[in-house]
Amino acid sequence: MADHYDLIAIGAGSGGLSVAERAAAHGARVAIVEEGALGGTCVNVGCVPKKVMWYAAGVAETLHDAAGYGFTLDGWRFDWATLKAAREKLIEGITGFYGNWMADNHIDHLQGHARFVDAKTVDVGGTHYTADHIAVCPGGEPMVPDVPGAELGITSDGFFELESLPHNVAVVGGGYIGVELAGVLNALGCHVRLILRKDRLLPTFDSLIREGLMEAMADAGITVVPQAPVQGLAQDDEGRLRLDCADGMCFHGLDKVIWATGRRPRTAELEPEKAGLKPDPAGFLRTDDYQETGVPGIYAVGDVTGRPPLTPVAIAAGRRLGDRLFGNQPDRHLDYQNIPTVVFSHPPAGTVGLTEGQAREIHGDAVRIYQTRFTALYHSFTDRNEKTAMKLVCVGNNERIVGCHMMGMGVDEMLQGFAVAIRMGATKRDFDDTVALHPTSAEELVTLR
Ligand SMILES: Cc1cc2nc3c(=O)[nH]c(=O)nc-3n(C[C@H](O)[C@H](O)[C@H](O)COP(=O)(O)OP(=O)(O)OC[C@H]3O[C@@H](n4cnc5c(N)ncnc54)[C@H](O)[C@@H]3O)c2cc1C
Ligand SMILES: NC(=O)c1ccc[n+]([C@@H]2O[C@H](COP(=O)([O-])OP(=O)(O)OC[C@H]3O[C@@H](n4cnc5c(N)ncnc54)[C@H](O)[C@@H]3O)[C@@H](O)[C@H]2O)c1
Repeated sequence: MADHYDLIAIGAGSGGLSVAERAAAHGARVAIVEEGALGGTCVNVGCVPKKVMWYAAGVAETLHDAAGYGFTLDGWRFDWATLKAAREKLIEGITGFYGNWMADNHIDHLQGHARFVDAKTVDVGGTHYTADHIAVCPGGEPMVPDVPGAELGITSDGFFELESLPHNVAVVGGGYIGVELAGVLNALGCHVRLILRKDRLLPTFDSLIREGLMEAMADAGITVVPQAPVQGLAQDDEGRLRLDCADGMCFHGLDKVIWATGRRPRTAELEPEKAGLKPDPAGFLRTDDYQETGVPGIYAVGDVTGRPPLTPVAIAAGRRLGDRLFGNQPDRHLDYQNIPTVVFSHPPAGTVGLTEGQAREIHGDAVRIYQTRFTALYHSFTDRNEKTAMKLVCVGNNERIVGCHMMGMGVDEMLQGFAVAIRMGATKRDFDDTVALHPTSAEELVTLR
């Protein structure tokens, strides 16, 4: 006789925990299957440890800048192992919290790997569990290029396992992870090459961020290598790596090569076909606006859906699904428009809404752009030539703001409030009518001419 639940969530990451939390709060009998650590990617090998490393890199930058503000430092040393231990303790605390929280909320933790038996039954380590509703939230895993020697490199998972700061690194891939890890390593004192397959990083972002960050990274000392498709990786007798790229380009003497070449959904080992699920060719479980997979009673949430792979997206979709299924809110679902996102680069970059290019494709000549580029006051006394840049993409006679893109110190914390305004339909006039905060960088957004 199988144990029966109202809801089984597969995966205790951002999506699975969120749908389970809401379902349990509405009184449902809930279990979560997790084969790894509670918290999933974000807590264990994603946002949380990455942000800790980003803060560490920021401390290094501040120490570097201190002289401009009149400080004389008697030299400083950075101990990677000390930070790693503190970071792991923080993560242990979070996963421990989740364990207690699940117990307190009567959510069963089924430890092990989930496989579908049929559309209502999941096998975990040989035991079968049934549920009226199954939320599939298995997230994703790093992909490495199919080139000889690829196994000699590491991924972001391996980055978090490093026992010491490497000296000479090639980061392959100019997406979020490549840009973020390259920035962290560079600020902490490592020599970094960022290897791009094509000519630009963050290809889906507005040109203000793409071009501005490329310049900022080069100014900060990162060697950005465009048009360098990777062909192979080899190791010499001393353990040093050689990365071969097209046209005979090659990089010797590397301690580490980090593959930051994208992630793939973890659907194959779920045996989805046994439940009648049909992942797309890339393995994603596509859903409708209500997270429905097309198989009655089976939903997909988070990175597995192919929607923006961001923690708050998985959380928001999971919570709304829990409310819809068990909270008597039949139309509750996530609106995937205007999702703000920040790249924790150096400096950070933030974006919400349409890029200028997307807006021009949709709205043609009705698009009006306001932008600025300046040196933040803070950098008047540093030797880092770091610029702040901001762009508003407006549409129509009333200049409704449909996109906001910025790069520079503090934009990571600045974007959230502007995202609320843009979601509410703010116009350029609303921004202009808002009294500025002075002296800040944010005030530039309400004083753009
Ligand atoms: C290096 C890095 C940095 C990131 N930084 C940010 C950031 O700053 N901001 C942001 O918003 N997003 C960030 N992300 C993305 C964010 O981590 C993901 O979007 C988010 O974790 C997705 O949540 P999820 O629930 O879909 O999947 P996950 O968090 O990946 O959780 C899925 C869980 O399912 C488990 N699982 C999978 N298959 C099975 C199975 N068959 N049986 C049992 N358990 C299974 C896995 O072990 C995992 O714990 C980052 C990602 C990475 C890799
Ligand atoms: N700050 C954040 O919110 C944050 C941080 C990290 C990750 N994430 C999420 O995780 C997702 C995955 O991040 P990611 O950086 O792995 O993926 P990504 O899709 O952002 O970037 C992968 C990059 O690798 C490039 N690439 C692919 N194959 C390559 C090859 N063989 N050689 C060279 N380049 C190659 C792609 O062109 C792409 O630019 C992101 O899309 C993002 O949503 C978010």
